Amino acid sequence: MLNQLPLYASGEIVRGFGRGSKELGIPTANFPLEVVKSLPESLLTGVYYGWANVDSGPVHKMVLSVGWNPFYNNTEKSVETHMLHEFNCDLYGQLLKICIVGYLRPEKSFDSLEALITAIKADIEHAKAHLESPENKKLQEATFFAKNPNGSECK
Ligand SMILES: Cc1cc2nc3c(=O)[nH]c(=O)nc-3n(C[C@H](O)[C@H](O)[C@H](O)COP(=O)(O)O)c2cc1C
Ligand SMILES: Nc1ncnc2c1ncn2[C@@H]1O[C@H](COP(=O)(O)OP(=O)(O)O)[C@@H](O)[C@H]1O
Ligand SMILES: [Mg+2]
Repeated sequence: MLNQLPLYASGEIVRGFGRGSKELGIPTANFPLEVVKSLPESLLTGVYYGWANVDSGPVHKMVLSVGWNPFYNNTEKSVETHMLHEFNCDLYGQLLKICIVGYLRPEKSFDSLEALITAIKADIEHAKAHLESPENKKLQEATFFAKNPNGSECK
């Protein structure tokens, strides 16, 4: 499992259930089902950390959720990226590129929404720390992200 990382993926940002920002206060940029299906089946469901950019903009730290969101019992598998950056716009329709760097934990159900939010906040702190290692920081510069000095996420 671990030897398939880092894993690169990209696709358009589409709409999910709208829960990330409204219920959790943690927006996630969702990939379309074709992208979800194109990822290797051997990629375990769960929570990951890595790097991401939107429309060739700056490369941000991210946390990623892969699976059926057991707290909500989704019927479709989803792959959702929360970037550790404040955007002043929405990103629907733009191109999201991600580099999945490491695995944090399996997806779980929780007794309350607060417990899910607390777990995600802990994931974010773990991601920030792991991505500071020199080996992981190098991946932020990957040519895959095709950074454009004039590229911006908010049009
Ligand atoms: C870092 C991270 C960890 C997550 N962990 C879980 C989890 O353990 N269980 C779960 O049911 N959902 C988990 N989620 C998924 C959220 O439930 C999901 O992002 C939220 O419902 C928003 O979905 P939406 O994009 O369809 O609005 C996680 C999301 C992120 C970003
Ligand atoms: N830091 C961020 N990381 C990811 N998406 C963000 C971020 N800030 C704003 N967004 C926007 O919020 C949307 C995600 O919010 P969310 O409530 O999860 O909606 P949806 O259910 O449609 O995915 C993204 O598609 C993007 O347009
Ligand atoms: Mg989302």
